[in-house]
Amino acid sequence: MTKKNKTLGEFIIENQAEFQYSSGELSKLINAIRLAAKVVNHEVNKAGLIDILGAAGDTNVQGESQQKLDVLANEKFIQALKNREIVCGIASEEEEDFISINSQDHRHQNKYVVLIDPLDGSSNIDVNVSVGTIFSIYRRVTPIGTPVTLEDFLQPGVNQVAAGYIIYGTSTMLVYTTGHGVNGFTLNPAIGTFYLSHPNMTFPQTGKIYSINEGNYIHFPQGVKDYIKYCQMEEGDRPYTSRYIGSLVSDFHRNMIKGGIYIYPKSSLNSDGKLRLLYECNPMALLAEQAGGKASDGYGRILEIEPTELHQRVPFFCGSLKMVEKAEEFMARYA
Ligand SMILES: O=P(O)(O)OC[C@H]1O[C@](O)(COP(=O)(O)O)[C@@H](O)[C@@H]1O
Repeated sequence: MTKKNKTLGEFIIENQAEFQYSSGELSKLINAIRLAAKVVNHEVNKAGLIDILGAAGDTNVQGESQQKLDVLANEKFIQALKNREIVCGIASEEEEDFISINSQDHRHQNKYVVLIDPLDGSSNIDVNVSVGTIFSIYRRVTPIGTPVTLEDFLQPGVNQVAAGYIIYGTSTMLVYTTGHGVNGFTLNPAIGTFYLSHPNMTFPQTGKIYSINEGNYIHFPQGVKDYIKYCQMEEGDRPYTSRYIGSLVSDFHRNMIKGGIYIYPKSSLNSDGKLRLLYECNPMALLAEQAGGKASDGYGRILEIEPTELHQRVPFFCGSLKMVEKAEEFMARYA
């Protein structure tokens, strides 16, 4: 059993052997993310006091109005990852194209690509509701010594070497996996250190919480409508409770601790749903599976989807195993 309260740094060193590639590389990657997380956390915490709330005035590749904190978080994570001599490319929700990074010796020796959603739950920034950062890490597939290409980013989720999120909530936590279970670390803001507070996080097999934006109900596929009705029926351990924060990271985190399901389906408004496969669904799907939960597009495993575009969207059903299986049963009726 992993002992609580060791620092993130100690945990990384103790678990290096688990990382399938050379030891120091994982530390450098997670340390870069840890550093950026602390900087962004600092800005998020004082957001109401400085001119960092509201729109930045531009729109991103998704056609969404960029919030000032979106832009700041994007800059801080890119900066932290760029200067570590380990990342050869970064893709971000806030960047149209991927960013290529050469090693200092100009011989393209860096081995990893990182995909990030710098600030998830943007609609909640100005109203002081918890938001997050999501990251996904792959080993490049094109030869070392050559510039990174789109192919290095368009890998199926099963190839992820690490994935995680930072939640800027009542406390700030970093939760991640390298394919050996899921561990959560809480930031002690007084000394700026992350401590292991949630070892071996697991999804309860089932739960009593469903998270979906029911405001879009009339636009949902019949399978989703039927599943929502199923959750609301007075029968057995139901009705379930509806909880929807509107920040994927926060809804996922709560459901992983208490048991629940998060659904962002396709609809007549969004034919592929809203969430982005590469830097929202794949990392959360790896965490879910590593924590004994499940993640699908309503029919098949998210992690086996072959990506075709950097910002492609997919329907997302994620959470406690038995709840996702039940939702898939309803979807299968109309497949
Ligand atoms: O407001 P909606 O349509 O319910 O969407 C909310 C969902 O979109 C997200 O905010 C993702 O979009 P952003 O990364 O742009 O914030 C999720 O965190 C959240 O679950």
